[in-house]
Amino acid sequence: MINMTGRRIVVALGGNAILAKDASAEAQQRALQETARHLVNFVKEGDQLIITHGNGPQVGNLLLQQAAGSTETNPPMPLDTAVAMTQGSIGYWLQNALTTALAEQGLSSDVATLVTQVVVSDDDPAFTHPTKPIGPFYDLTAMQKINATHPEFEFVEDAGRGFRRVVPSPRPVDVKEAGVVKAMVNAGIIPIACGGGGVPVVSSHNQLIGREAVIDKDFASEKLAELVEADLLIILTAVDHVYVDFNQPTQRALTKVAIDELREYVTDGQFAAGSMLPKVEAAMAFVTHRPTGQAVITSLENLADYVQTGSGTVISSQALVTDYD
Ligand SMILES: Nc1ncnc2c1ncn2[C@@H]1O[C@H](COP(=O)(O)OP(=O)(O)O)[C@@H](O)[C@H]1O
Ligand SMILES: NC(=O)OP(=O)(O)O
Repeated sequence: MINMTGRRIVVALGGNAILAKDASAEAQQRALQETARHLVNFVKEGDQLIITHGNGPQVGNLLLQQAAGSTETNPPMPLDTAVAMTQGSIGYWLQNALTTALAEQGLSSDVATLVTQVVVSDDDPAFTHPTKPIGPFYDLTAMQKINATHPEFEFVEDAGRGFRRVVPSPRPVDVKEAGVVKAMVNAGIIPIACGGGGVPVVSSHNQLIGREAVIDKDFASEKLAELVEADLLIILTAVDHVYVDFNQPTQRALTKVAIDELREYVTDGQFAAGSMLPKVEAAMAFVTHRPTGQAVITSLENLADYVQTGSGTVISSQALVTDYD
């Protein structure tokens, strides 16, 4: 059993922790209820939890709903506002789910969702090169039909699963509410923050101005973890480990890995851009800024094993032990 008692942990929830196939509110609430039951184990151990989450499918779906129902007097909301709306909806579900899961274990803690603004730079090249997939997958015909009506939309083919709209995804520079998150944790509250990577804003003349983009939640979570001086950044996704030679006969799981070794795999093109690469980069950035900390990439299903045995991909600033499954 790993002793994690009293550690400050940022847990970033990936897509499958919220939405599998069914995008109804009920199905997402059910998925989050299951997720919350896993997360509560950390509270049981006495750890301080800060939860972040993605919003790619949800914010894309919301934009579609907005477009479908819009009129001259009821215009669609811009993307930054849509991100804030998904922070509210997912935060509401998760906050309730956690409260229930805590009660099931005889625990009680306040849980609160914080609308979080993440500062980005207007000079970020991402604004002219959209890469962040949002919303549903389309086949070629459906994608071409949408593109005929919306020539301004850009699409990419996403890992053999179809086409998805892409939007700019600038790197986080600062988390405006990091101090509030820290104060909440210090007061024993579980904050849900940086939802959907945070609302992208730029700072100008004492004002924060929204930008139409979706920040990668792994990078935003890393920035937050750094700013709140977390001990651990846990990135939950669909796979229990990061793999070298992923999906090939020579595939092997990385268990304990130092950043120098991981950097070589990045150079070698081992991690897919837009899926595993941002997670690996976020993990490397975290342990670079917090050399005494660790980053973990694993699945929700493997979380209990991680707590018991350290199973999962554990990234450290230095080679402690390096081995493969
Ligand atoms: N080298 C790799 N090791 C493990 N998974 C990989 C690798 N390269 C790509 N992947 C894929 O990346 C996915 C995680 O990215 P993604 O689905 O975008 O994350 P999220 O859970 O945040 O929505 C994994 O489920 C896996 O299919
Ligand atoms: N904002 C974000 O990174 O969302 P996903 O993790 O759902 O793609």
